[in-house]
Amino acid sequence: MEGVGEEEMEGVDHLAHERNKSEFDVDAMKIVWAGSPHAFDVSDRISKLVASDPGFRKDNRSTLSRKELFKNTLRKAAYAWKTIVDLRLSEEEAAKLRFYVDEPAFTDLHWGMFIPAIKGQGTEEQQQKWLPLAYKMQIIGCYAQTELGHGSNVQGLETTATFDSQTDEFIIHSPTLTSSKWWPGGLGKVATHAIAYARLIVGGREHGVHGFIVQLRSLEDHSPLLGITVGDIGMKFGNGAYNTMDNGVLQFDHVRIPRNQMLMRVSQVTCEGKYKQSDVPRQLVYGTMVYVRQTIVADASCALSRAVCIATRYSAVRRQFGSQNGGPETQVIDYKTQQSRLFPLLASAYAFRFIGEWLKWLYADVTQRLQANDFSTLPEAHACTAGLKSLTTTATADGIEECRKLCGGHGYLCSSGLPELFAVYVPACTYEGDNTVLLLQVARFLMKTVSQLGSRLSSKKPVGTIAYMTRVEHLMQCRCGVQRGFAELSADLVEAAVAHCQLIVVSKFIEKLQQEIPGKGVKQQLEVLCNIYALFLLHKHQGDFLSTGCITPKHAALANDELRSLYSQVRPNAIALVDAFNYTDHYLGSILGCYDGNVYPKLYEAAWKDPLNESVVPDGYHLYIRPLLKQEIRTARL
Ligand SMILES: CCCCCCCC/C=C\CCCCCCCCCCCCCCCC(=O)SCCNC(=O)CCNC(=O)[C@H](O)C(C)(C)COP(=O)(O)OP(=O)(O)OC[C@H]1O[C@@H](n2cnc3c(N)ncnc32)[C@H](O)[C@@H]1OP(=O)(O)O
Ligand SMILES: Cc1cc2nc3c(=O)[nH]c(=O)nc-3n(C[C@H](O)[C@H](O)[C@H](O)COP(=O)(O)OP(=O)(O)OC[C@H]3O[C@@H](n4cnc5c(N)ncnc54)[C@H](O)[C@@H]3O)c2cc1C
Repeated sequence: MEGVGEEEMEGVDHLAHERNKSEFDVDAMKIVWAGSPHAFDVSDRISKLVASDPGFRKDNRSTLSRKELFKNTLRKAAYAWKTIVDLRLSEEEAAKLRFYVDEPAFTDLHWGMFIPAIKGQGTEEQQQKWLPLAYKMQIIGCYAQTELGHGSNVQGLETTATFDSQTDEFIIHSPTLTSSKWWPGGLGKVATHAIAYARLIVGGREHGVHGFIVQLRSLEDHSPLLGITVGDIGMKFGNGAYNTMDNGVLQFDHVRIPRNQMLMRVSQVTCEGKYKQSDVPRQLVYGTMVYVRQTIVADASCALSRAVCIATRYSAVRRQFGSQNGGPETQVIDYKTQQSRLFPLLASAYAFRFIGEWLKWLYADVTQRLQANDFSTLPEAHACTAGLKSLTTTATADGIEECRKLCGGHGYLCSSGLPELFAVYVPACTYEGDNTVLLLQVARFLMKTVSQLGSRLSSKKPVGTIAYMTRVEHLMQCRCGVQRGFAELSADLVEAAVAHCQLIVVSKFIEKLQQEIPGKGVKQQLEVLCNIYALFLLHKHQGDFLSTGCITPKHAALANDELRSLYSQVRPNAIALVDAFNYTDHYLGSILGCYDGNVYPKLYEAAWKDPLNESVVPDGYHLYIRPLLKQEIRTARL
């Protein structure tokens, strides 16, 4: 490395003056962010453990070939598992370890979908048989629902599971090219088993889509079993990024499985070939998706806060224009335009944190009710998880890209951490339900509620997140006709669904502030952020608010003034508010976002480490550059 003094590299906190400005107790805010003192302790401990272990190094991902990258992920997963077993980590600690290792892998689908699907849709007997194997990772599972021809329309899946009463087996078959399973994570190269979704056919009659446990690969030599064709679907968006995952393709050629490998909590097939439905609603077959959507909402605040942390720290380091009498230029964080782009994202990170907490509570509540055969809150839980998954992932993906732009040119470098973060994050807008398709589900739920308002046939009053509907008088006039015109109005209904979800986010943020929040100045900072979140929405959608007469132009102008004043209140606390996320430099994976703000020497040093700089004269000089310079290009063999 050339030209950088040692003293510039080590030990100086370039953001110390920013940290000294803060007006609140950062340690107390760290606990609010983590959720509790216990959660903070676990998160802090495990993040340091991962950061200090060279086995979890991740700074070379963007330069590895796909094969090297994938093998490295296999190594890390095995190493993570060994760490979990050797240190006897609890489930909570293991989940944190996965989080800080920060690399999508087949293990996500095994723990995040395969196991939950067996738990949610399997009978007691099935759980007893399969879960111990899965918990010890003696089998590795994936979730094989999506096909080449259908993902969103689950009822349109084509794979068949035909019951053969002679042998007491199901025959799983892919009748067409479009019925090939396509996308499941972990399927391509690793999973030994899948929960495969297929149309159930018993005695020539179809009974819709059900889940089946199907073994794919030998537990001895990993070769595909008879009738199974399986492989990886190929490179995905971005270098590194989600390419650590083996998303797969799978075809079944009349694969036979025992009858007891159909997940039978919701409905059963007897050995005589009788199809029986339990009392539980058929939608429970979709239960795993509700669970995962809830975890995706919790994860959105992590991804957004990470990007915001990078952009905020760098905005305090970066200076452009405004030098007076040869003094330093202005920190870009002091520009009102920078603040008006950055601080609403900071507020969103906190808002999503609290909505994630609330959704976790809602999910636990609905799970408890389901166990007691109370299915009354299932539609609301579906609407909330679907809608909030859509809202938070869209805002987070857009927010990460905005943070990249907030970092100017350097944000485009892989060493900023932002390109990879974006590439890993953006499929969250598609997987586990395309965001528009999910909003249409919320719209359907809202319209159903509207159509029941005031109906003499329905004694049900809207409660929970839709309780406000009884107070919105003009909804009563919309009652008729909306159901009839749903498809025609769907673009507007999707906007209504987003507004409904935003209302939930804002109200839950306000509810959070009604709780006791210890720590000097902590509550005040959260109040500022909550107001920014709400007023920014009002500002962004002021056309809708004005045209519906909800606010006057004077209100709109006041909101704008207030926003400017709130940005000024955040400014001295901005660095401390992102410090409260308590992210290690390892986890952030960003030179621009490093804790000490010592950005330039680190950028300079990293550039020299790029593989392209291993030689001064590049490979290919003699073949392609020299002939060009010497005007020999016409005779050269290219
Ligand atoms: C290297 C490091 C290693 C470290 C290792 C460490 C070791 C690890 C240790 C511990 C780690 C722990 C890690 C855990 C990590 C977890 C992370 C998890 C990450 C997962 C990543 C995600 C990957 C993505 C996976 C997928 O994408 S799976 C496929 C998802 N597919 C979809 O979402 C499809 C979307 N479509 C649908 O959901 C539906 O089909 C539809 C669109 C809703 C259906 O519409 P349609 O109108 O056709 O509906 P019908 O079928 O007719 O149903 C109608 C009625 O049902 C209601 N409904 C619909 N859905 C639901 C539902 N889900 N719940 C309840 N009700 C539902 C609907 O509203 C209708 O009701 P009605 O009253 O109007 O009739
Ligand atoms: C990285 C990644 C990982 C994945 N992992 C898994 C996995 O582990 N297991 C698994 O089973 N699947 C997995 N999937 C598949 C994923 O769940 C689907 O891709 C997703 O549900 C979207 O479905 P689709 O691809 O069919 O999109 P489509 O439905 O084809 O969407 C295409 C477009 O059509 C629009 N559209 C569709 N239907 C409607 C409608 N009714 N009204 C209006 N617009 C509509 C959508 O909004 C979108 O703009 C994964 C996908 C990705 C990208």
